[in-house]
Amino acid sequence: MTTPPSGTEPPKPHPDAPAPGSALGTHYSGCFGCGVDHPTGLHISAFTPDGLSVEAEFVVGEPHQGAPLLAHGGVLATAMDEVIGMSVWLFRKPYVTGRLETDFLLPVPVGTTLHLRAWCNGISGRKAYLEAEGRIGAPDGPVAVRAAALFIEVEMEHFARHGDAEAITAEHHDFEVNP
Ligand SMILES: CCCCCCCCCCCCCC(=O)SCCNC(=O)CCNC(=O)[C@H](O)C(C)(C)COP(=O)(O)OP(=O)(O)OC[C@H]1O[C@@H](n2cnc3c(N)ncnc32)[C@H](O)[C@@H]1OP(=O)(O)O
Repeated sequence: MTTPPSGTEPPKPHPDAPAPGSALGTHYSGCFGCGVDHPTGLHISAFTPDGLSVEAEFVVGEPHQGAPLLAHGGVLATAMDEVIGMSVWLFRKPYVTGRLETDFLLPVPVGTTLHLRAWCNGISGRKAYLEAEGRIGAPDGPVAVRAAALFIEVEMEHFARHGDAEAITAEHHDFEVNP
């Protein structure tokens, strides 16, 4: 379900994608993954090297523990979800996670900088097929976590109907959630 149907082409950069090397910022200041105002969130900051994929760092802290001094697996899955969500946003359409598969290959100690990368293998209709990995200590360090995901395109209205339309428009002046 996370593998693109045969014949699906890899995506090309969107004309409005950020320039290669651009920082991506946060999509919402209260987001647990990337929000700058979240007190115990992951504070993931990311950039795109090519307008198609995302690279990011996540420093595992004490609020992210499961076993003592080891990262919680659900928190690591959240980091994967976040960078994948950032990468699919490069295509300038709103998507939500439909399915997220994770493989945990190594324990990740508190204090580790996890180097994250996410990319898209193909888009077919409303479905985007994506992957991510998290490497310990360096961009070419050992892989601790792998993820594969199916994201589903939604209307902006999805976030207004199920969430907080005022908060969205306050932070996204370029969107009309109820046109
Ligand atoms: C804040 C604003 C700004 C910006 C945006 C940036 C956000 C960044 C966020 C970053 C945060 C990180 C990101 C987050 O954490 S996003 C938050 C976590 N995710 C959600 O909350 C999503 C909850 N689910 C839904 O809302 C609906 O179920 C969706 C919208 C996904 C589909 O319901 P909808 O009624 O619309 O469509 P459909 O049911 O006809 O399905 C359509 C097609 O998709 C297929 N399918 C569906 N689900 C699955 C599945 N699990 N496995 C396999 N396939 C699945 C389905 O079979 C069908 O295929 P086909 O029959 O056509 O072949």
